[in-house]
Amino acid sequence: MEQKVAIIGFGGVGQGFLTIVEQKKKQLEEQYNRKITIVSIADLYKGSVHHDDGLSLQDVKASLDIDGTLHHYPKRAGTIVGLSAVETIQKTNADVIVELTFTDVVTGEPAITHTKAALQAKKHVVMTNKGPIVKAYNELKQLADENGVSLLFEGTVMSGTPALRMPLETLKGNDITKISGIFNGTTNYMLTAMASGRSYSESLEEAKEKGYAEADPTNDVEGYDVQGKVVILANVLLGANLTREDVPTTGITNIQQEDIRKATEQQQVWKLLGTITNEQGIVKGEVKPVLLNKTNPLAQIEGATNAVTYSCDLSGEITLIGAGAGISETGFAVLIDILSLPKTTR
Ligand SMILES: NC(=O)C1=CN([C@@H]2O[C@H](COP(=O)(O)OP(=O)(O)OC[C@H]3O[C@@H](n4cnc5c(N)ncnc54)[C@H](OP(=O)(O)O)[C@@H]3O)[C@@H](O)[C@H]2O)C=CC1
Ligand SMILES: N[C@@H](CC=O)C(=O)O
Repeated sequence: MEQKVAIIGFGGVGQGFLTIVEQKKKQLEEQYNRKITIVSIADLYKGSVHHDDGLSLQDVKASLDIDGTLHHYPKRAGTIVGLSAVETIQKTNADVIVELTFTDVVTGEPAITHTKAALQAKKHVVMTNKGPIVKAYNELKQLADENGVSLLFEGTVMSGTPALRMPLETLKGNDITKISGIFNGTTNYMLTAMASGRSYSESLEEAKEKGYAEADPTNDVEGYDVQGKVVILANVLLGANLTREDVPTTGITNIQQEDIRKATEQQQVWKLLGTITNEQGIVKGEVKPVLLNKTNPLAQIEGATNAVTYSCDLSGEITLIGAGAGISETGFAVLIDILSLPKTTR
C-alpha cells in the first residue's frame, strides 16, 4: 500500500522524518507492505515543492545543503514550486498531511488552519505539533470522524515514546487515577547539565543545538510545553475537557545554580513534574519544579529522557521511560502514526 505524504513545516523533525523514510524504505516495503511517498514539502522560509509521483529525497537534501532552502530542487516536468501550506494541503494528491510547524499553545495556529483544511479535504493528519491538540482536540477529532479520516499525534507527548498509544491500547479496562512524570526534554536536559556545573544559559544553548527546544524556548523553561502535554494527556486519556488555564504552571526560570548546588549537597535533585489526578471523574492538572531525593526513580531520569507513571486501579503503577525530545525520536513518532493509519485510505 502506498501513502502519499505532504510535510507541512520542514524544520528539524520534518528533515529527520525525511531521512527515516529514505533509510527505512526497503524495510517498510518488505516488512509492512507500506510505501511512503513524499509528494510535497511546504515550509515558510525554505519554500515549497511538489510532484505527483513523489519527490527525490536526494535532491531535497542537495538543495538544503546549498543554502538551507528548497529553492534549488530541480524543476523537472511535473514539479510544482511555490504552493502555500494550505494550497499544498488542498490542491495536491497527498492523502496524508504531516503537520510539523512550530507549536503555539496559545492560539494553536497556523496548525489548526492546516489541520481543518486537511480533514475537510478528507485527508489523514499526523502531527507532532501540540498546539491544535491542546487548543482544539475535541473539535478536530469530531471533524476527523465526520470526514472518515484519522487524526494521529503520538509525538505530541514524549516524542517517539508511546505515552499516548501505550495506555490507549494496552491499559484498556483500567481506571487511571493519576498520571505523573517528566514531560519536557529541554528542561530535564538543562537541570541535568546545571547539576554537573554548566550555567543556565549554556545548558539552554546546548538543548537548542540538539534540536530539543521549541522555536520559542520560553515555552520549555516557563513550563508551558508541559502544561500543554498535561492538557493532552488529561483530555485524550481521561476524557477530560481541560484548557491550559485550568493547569497551574511554574517553570524552571527561578531555579538558580545555588539551588541546584544545595540540592546536590543534600542528595536531592530538581525535576519539573507534570501531574494529573482523576478523582471520580474530577480531573486536575499541575506543573511545577519539585525537589526529589536521589533515590526516587524519577530523580534518575537524566538529560532529554522523560518518564511517565500511570496509576491504574487494576494493573497498579506502570512507568514508561524514553526520549522526551529529539529529531530522529520525533521523526519516529511520525512514522509509527503513518504505519498505524488504516490500511485502506480514503
Ligand atoms: N524537536 C523535538 O524534539 C520535538 C518537536 N515537537 C514538535 O514538532 C514540531 C516541529 O518541531 P521542530 O521541527 O523541532 O521545529 P522547527 O522550529 O525546527 O520547525 C518548524 C518549521 O515550521 C516552519 N513553519 C512555520 N510556520 C509555517 C507555516 N505557516 N507554513 C509552513 N511552514 C511553517 C518553520 O519555517 P521556517 O523556520 O523555515 O520559517 C520551520 O521550518 C513543533 O510543533 C514541535 O513542538 C514535538 C516533540 C519533540
Ligand atoms: N521542546 C520539547 C519538545 C518535545 O515536545 C521538549 O523539550 O520536550
